[in-house]
Amino acid sequence: MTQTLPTGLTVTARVPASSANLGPGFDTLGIALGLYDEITVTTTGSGLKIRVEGEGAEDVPWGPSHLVVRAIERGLESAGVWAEGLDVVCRNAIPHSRGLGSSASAVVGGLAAANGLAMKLDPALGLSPDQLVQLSSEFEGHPDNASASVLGGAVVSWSCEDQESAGASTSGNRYYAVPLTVHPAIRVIALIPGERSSTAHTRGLLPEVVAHRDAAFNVSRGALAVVALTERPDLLMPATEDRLHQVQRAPALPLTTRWISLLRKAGIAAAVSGAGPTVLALSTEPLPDDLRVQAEAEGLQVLELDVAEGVRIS
Ligand SMILES: Nc1ncnc2c1ncn2[C@@H]1O[C@H](COP(=O)(O)OP(=O)(O)OP(=O)(O)O)[C@@H](O)[C@H]1O
Ligand SMILES: N[C@@H](CCO)C(=O)O
Repeated sequence: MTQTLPTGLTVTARVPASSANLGPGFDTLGIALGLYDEITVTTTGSGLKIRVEGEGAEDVPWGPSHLVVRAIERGLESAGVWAEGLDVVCRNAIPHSRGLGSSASAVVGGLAAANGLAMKLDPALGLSPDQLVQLSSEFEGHPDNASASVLGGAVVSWSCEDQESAGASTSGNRYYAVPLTVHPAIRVIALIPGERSSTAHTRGLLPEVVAHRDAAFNVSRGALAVVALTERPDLLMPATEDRLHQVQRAPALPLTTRWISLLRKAGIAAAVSGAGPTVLALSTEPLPDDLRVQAEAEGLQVLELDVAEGVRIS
């Protein structure tokens, strides 16, 4: 039976950005980044009021089709609760359509906020992190981003289409993720272009079929990436090589591709962040000043970011 939430309950979800793929781990590896959106939700007597500040304030819809609102509604429904009205305030710092997982963060934040409201009514209604990984991944479609924003740190995510072998009771994909503890010496630097790039567009550039040797190349680099991220940062250069998506997306991402090549020539492990256009650099050293100055002169915003914890509710 659906329970109605009382009016006047408030929660805030603080949800990190994420970078997917990390080079070879297409649709698999992700890392949570210390750049946050904050979503505050209050239950009211009727209607929907939404306010957006910061990133996307000019262009996301301020109504029921807003991604965060849809995620809140999904989260309330999953918890078996309902609110007569909602007041939603989004304070966004994660740039949209830059390969920093903004859409996954919006979904994870909305689901976590709904979960927080349900737990205020009855702590037993709370969803586990694994359930949040499932709900956010099936809603948004990118488990590499979504599970990083749920669990924090770096993650290995995977999905299973065969419900019977997964032992699942519901239809559709089952999503799973495990967190990795990132080696403390690893620094994460994002070089963020001003232009947007749509994930749907750059996914459309990927071929249906890849050569066996390229698949084998990525299997080795993807496995190595887990070792490099957790124990052997000295292996980050080979561990971030890829043949499955970056070269195919390069025509749509010329600035990104040039910067990855420039950084790698300087010995810095760099890859396309998610579907681009942000460049993700992983290093044990700070970005050299000359490269930072050149990047900024070319219109890239350079951010050194912490590896973040997963979404938090207060
Ligand atoms: N905080 C938000 N609130 C509402 N809508 C959002 C929010 N963040 C993202 N979106 C929606 O998602 C779109 C961006 O999704 P897209 O998948 O193209 O990029 P991304 O998630 O930023 O990057 P990537 O998936 O490559 O890491 C935005 O144009 C907007 O419609
Ligand atoms: N793995 C996805 C991430 C999108 O954020 C892609 O590269 O398309």
